[in-house]
Amino acid sequence: MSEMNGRIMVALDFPGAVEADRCVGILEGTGVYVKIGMQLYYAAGPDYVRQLKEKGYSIFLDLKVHDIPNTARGAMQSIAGLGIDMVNVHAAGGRKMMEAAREGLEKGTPAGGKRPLLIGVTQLTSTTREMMNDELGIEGSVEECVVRYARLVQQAGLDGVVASPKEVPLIKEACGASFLTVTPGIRPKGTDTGDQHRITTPEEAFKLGSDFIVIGRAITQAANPKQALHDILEGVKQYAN
Ligand SMILES: O=C(O)c1cc(=O)[nH]c(=O)n1[C@@H]1O[C@H](COP(=O)(O)O)[C@@H](O)[C@H]1O
Repeated sequence: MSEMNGRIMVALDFPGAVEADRCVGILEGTGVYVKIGMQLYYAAGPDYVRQLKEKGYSIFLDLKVHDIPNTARGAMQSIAGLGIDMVNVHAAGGRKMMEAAREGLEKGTPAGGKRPLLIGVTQLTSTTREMMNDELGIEGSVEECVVRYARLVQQAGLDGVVASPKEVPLIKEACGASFLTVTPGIRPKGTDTGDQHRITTPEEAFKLGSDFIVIGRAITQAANPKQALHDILEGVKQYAN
């Protein structure tokens, strides 16, 4: 098994545990990370997270916390008790919120345990410059905003960011090589773009320096998910360190 398997995060965006389990069965033994997002978590809850942990999976709990500092701190304290490996907050919540989230995560981590990685979401990969400028009133390019947020995330003491692979070189230049980049918006050649905008192929993402890539529908909705994962792994194995 290549080191690359552990750098692929499969997004389990399913309506419940039964549907998710069908996919998890296919992933067994591959060594990939799994991502539990809002759809599955709100349906199947913390019990399902614990079940996957018991099966040995590394878990990215993608709940994109964004609230006042006190609430973010409390949320992270609860999340730390689930024993997950990575969790995220929205960088737009600001420095104080991110610092509080990190404190909550540290406080909730059982004695002797390892604090989960804490990652800040910059601009969602479904966001375009037009949306940012005209709807959200944020001026400048998406790249400028992503780098600004990445610096803020780093100043708050977090471990890395979620962004498009396209922005990874700029993030690494601003924050250093060891600052983690987790990149969704992955579309293997010939797959539907759907609601994503700032996309690359899996190969391009690793070539640009992504530490982890997040892939959902290109695997989970494929006619043959096992084959889709296999093809992606074959394509990226050249990027193993
Ligand atoms: O934080 C995330 O994981 C995330 C951030 C972002 O900017 N864009 C993004 O697509 N995601 C998640 O990554 C996954 C992408 O799924 P697909 O578009 O199906 O590959 C979904 O579960 C999204 O919730």
